[in-house]
Amino acid sequence: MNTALIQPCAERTVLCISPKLDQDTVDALASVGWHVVHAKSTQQAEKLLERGAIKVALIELPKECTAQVLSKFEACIAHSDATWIAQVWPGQAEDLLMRRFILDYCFDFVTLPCLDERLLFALGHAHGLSVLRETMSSPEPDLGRHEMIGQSEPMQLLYRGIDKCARNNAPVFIAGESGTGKELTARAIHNCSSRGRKPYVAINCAAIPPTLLQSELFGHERGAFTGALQRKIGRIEAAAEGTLFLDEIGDMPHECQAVLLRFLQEGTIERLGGEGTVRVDVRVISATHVNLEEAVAEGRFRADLYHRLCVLRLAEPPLRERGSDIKLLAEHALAMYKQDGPRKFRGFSSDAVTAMFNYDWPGNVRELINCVRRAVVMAEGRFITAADLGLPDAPHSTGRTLAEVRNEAERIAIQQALTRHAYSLSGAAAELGVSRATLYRLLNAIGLRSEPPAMKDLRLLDAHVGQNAKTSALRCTEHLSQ
Ligand SMILES: Nc1ncnc2c1ncn2[C@@H]1O[C@H](COP(=O)(O)OP(=O)(O)OP(=O)(O)O)[C@@H](O)[C@H]1O
Repeated sequence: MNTALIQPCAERTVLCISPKLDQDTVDALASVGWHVVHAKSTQQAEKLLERGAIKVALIELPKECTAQVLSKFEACIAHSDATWIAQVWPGQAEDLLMRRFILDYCFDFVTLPCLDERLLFALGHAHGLSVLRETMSSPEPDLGRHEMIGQSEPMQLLYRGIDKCARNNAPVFIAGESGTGKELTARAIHNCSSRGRKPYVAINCAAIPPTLLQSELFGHERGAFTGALQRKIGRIEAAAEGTLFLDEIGDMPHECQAVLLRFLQEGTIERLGGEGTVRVDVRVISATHVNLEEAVAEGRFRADLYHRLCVLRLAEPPLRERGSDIKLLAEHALAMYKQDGPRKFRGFSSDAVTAMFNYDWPGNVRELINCVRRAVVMAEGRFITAADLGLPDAPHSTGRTLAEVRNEAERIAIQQALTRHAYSLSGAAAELGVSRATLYRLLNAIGLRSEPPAMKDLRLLDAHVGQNAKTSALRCTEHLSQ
């Protein structure tokens, strides 16, 4: 069949990869509305698939199908968005390599010769699935803002904070655990501010040796120190009219803190070995993952510098508090790195999603992205599993039935009423709005004692009903047994 004569159309086109296509198959498929496009080789198939209109493809596995042939098919499938159906010869599906290929790359398989309802059903189903997948994967308009992914409430709060900070010129301090996106936030503030077209200069105060940090920030004149062969402009001057992002400010050495404070107060710098001062207009954004208030309290960070830097303050939410953003970010990471993997991934298995939601993510977004990136390389199936991500199994559900919750609430209410009434059955029953007999029956049913606990039990009791229980029990004068 001449592929050039049959143009793929957007609707119900099936690509058949086989050495030879019989006319009966073409006619039968055409009679139920399928356009058939034929490719004799994977190269021809790839060209047809590039046009993008083909949603379903039928691949005939040769009778003598080697691992090399299969890997050519795999490469072809991995670069297409079509849904694939394999046509196998009797007995072929028993072969381990074939089985793996079918399971990993195909939606379904049919055994040759096959021109019956089974094939039509599989094709129809595959087409429906492709359409469904297309609508699901169409780009979502608002996965986040400011080039950040996240729709959760804490992220919305952050976006609003970025907008407000961008409209102002005061120094901003960004607090947050490592890997939460502080650098992205700093960039977003700069980009949205009136300084957006001016330089944005970032410096990681923890990554530069303390002895060099000052000259790195303020620059130096020629001959300022041994090795200073020529004048060097510092990062502050480099950021003139723009924004300077001081990352890991909590690790800035004390002597450098003093010079930075002077710059923030006066708006001027002095290059090392220089004679005069230079006025520089720079907006400062700083961030750190350490607790800066604690550092101030412990004398590791100057309080006056802290107040200069923290005029405006944003808090980066930890990933574990971002709810379903975890899945959005994982999908974003998969989209970024899926080309690195040997196969075309369909997404995350449900156990992977559960494990992601149950994990604490101490390294936050950075850890999540790295985790997905590693899984893309190591995964062996078409879905990334919790094991591929290297995440611990989700803990078994600790959910309780409604009856259990109700019983527990009842037990606590009765225990508290008893202690409030110094173990007077009449008093507790009156407070709870039940008869004395009913309360007695309830006590038996839930296994509560009808007398004050012994001293040794008081500590246990505290855990349930608080300190009141202890004092009331000690004051007890009227026993239930009376
Ligand atoms: N909301 C987000 N959407 C997409 N990518 C994100 C998001 N938050 C963070 N990232 C990515 O996570 C990684 C870490 O982000 P970033 O360097 O901004 O974190 P950080 O808080 O500054 O970390 P550190 O405290 O270690 O310097 C980067 O690759 C960044 O692109």
